[in-house]
Amino acid sequence: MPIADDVTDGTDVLANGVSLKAGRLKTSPIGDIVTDDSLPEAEDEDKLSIPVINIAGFSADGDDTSIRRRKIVSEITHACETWGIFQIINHGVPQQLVNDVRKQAHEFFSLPPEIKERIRVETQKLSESNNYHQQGFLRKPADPMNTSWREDLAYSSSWNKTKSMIERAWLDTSASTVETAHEYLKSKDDFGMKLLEILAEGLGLDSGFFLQNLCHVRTSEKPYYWRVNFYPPCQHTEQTIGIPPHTDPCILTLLSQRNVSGLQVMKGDRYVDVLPTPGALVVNVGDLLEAWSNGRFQSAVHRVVVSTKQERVSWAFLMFPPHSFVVEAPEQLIDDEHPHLFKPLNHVDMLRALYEGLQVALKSGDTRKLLPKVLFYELARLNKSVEIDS
Ligand SMILES: O=C(O)CCC(=O)C(=O)O
Ligand SMILES: [Fe+2]
Repeated sequence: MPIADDVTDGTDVLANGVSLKAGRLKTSPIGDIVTDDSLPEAEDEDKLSIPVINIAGFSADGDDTSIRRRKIVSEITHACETWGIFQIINHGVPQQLVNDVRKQAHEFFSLPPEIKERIRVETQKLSESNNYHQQGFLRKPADPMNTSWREDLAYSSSWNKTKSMIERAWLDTSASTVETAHEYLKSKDDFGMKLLEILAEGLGLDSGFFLQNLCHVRTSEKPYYWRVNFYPPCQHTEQTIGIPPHTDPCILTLLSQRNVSGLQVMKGDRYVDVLPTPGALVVNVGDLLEAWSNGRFQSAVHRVVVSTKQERVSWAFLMFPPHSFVVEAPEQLIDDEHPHLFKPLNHVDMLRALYEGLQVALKSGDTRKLLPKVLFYELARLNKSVEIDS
């Protein structure tokens, strides 16, 4: 279905009860950022800035006692506990690679609609999740979950399967393009591994805790999900949203965004912009890491708003555990004050249950279950009486 201005009737509030006007976009220090003055200003700018953490000089085999290393571990741990989202600079993913992939994404989304339509049909025939989607829809009361103004190119699973999907989807691209995409994925993977080491250390676990548990099977199985999101400008921003509020159902998401804002994270009862910072990667704690850390780290509720003026592109790299791996909080994180919060989770079963739960909620009109985290907590949390913060 083409992206079109096929305005439909609807109210100002999305299916999940969140009004688009609750958030705002503001100017970034790097300029060239979409602004929307009709949205309310934040009350306390200082307190409501997403942490930007510089990890220059962090080395995996560095001296554990170095002040610099401890500072980085403590900043990242604090950000995961309080925000569930933060930006990292000097992460080691080469800027040239980011620029190359950005250029390729732009070229892909600029292809004529009939070519993209062919790619959509071909990739969706091959796979339900590894494909090119178009979700350029304004709100339709009969199908509220379909409110999303976005195209995306998504791949998951093993490197080989991913590679063939990239090749099939990017029919008109050269072999070097595919190589660049792979180098980029590999580079983000390396950074993700480094981050997992920092996170384990921050929780007081052996620094290899997450890596050991993920790596022993990782050589044959790489269950990643890579999504390149494209948000065309939209003249009816009050009637749609780039991505509705959600949490990512993974361990970590590593995201690059161009210098157009739009990503917002929920903090308390309001949304705060994740302003594009030159060279930074955005890191999101996913639901599985929240469960694995026994609730110490919080998965971030986030959404994307669209602009009337500028297109936006982002690249989300979602890290999952191997299919057969069961995520369970380690005993070091459980005591009388911190009781076991989540059931053991196999992420494939969890995703299936979430999806099925969503379908049931949609059919029954139970909109509370469409709120981010509500279904996840219902499925996975042992102590259901805990307040859901979204
Ligand atoms: O476009 C963005 O900044 C965020 C994308 C996102 O939340 C996702 O792909 O899960
Ligand atoms: Fe997300």
